[in-house]
Amino acid sequence: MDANGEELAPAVRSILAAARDRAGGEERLSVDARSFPAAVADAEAEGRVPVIAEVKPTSPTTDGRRDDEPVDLARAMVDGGATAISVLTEPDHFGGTPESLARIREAVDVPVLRKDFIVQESQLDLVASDLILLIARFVDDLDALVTAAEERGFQPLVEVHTREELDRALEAGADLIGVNNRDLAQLEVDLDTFETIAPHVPDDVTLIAESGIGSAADVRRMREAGADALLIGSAIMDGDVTENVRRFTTA
Ligand SMILES: O=P(O)(O)OC[C@@H](O)[C@@H](O)c1c[nH]c2ccccc12
Repeated sequence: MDANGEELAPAVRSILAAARDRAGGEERLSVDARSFPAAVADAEAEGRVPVIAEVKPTSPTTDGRRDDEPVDLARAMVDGGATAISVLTEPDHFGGTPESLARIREAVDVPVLRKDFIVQESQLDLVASDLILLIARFVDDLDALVTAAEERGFQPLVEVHTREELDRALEAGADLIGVNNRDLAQLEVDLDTFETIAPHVPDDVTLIAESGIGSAADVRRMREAGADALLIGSAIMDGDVTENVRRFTTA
């Protein structure tokens, strides 16, 4: 059981057990982050839908894995108009590495999000990124981690799935919030999740719809429900990455 009192999917329990044992960085980082809200505003000004495209070699809900050079994938995503790049750094279940994130961040000039299961402060120091994901469900002291991330210069993106988690994110002072349409207990996706939670998010928060977006119609649906940006992984990783991103940025 987790803090929500709900049984987690076996894959997620295994991810969390691995995350608790994973070492952090040796030294406290100080990052000079590329602004995500500014990147979103630029995309809007140029008539592109703001999309965070995710480099996700595999996942517990994906068949097979994609072993393309991560830097090539990220460049191809930027060519398709991606506003930011998300990079999985979780090694055991998503095929990610901190090194690929570091190389991608060197190679592109858009903001880069580190996607991992951070459960303690020292894990923030593993690799520099512009944005860093904090999953409300898995973090006990969210205020402390949000503050620790901001002190290092990161823009924390706090991920929520319920109203209660949204309230915790707001109390922790998050100004970038992602609503994950995938339930981490069952790993099922339901786009209603975003539609249910979005009306309760204050306007000054940059709001991101995460997971399960597979078509231009899904993009329009999430935008109508109030998404400032979309985080899309599987539907971009499957096939021609540039074409896939373009399909979403022009939706
Ligand atoms: O592949 P999708 O359904 O487009 O989803 C992307 C992203 O939202 C998903 O990878 C994700 C959202 N939150 C996470 C937390 C950890 C790992 C992965 C995730």
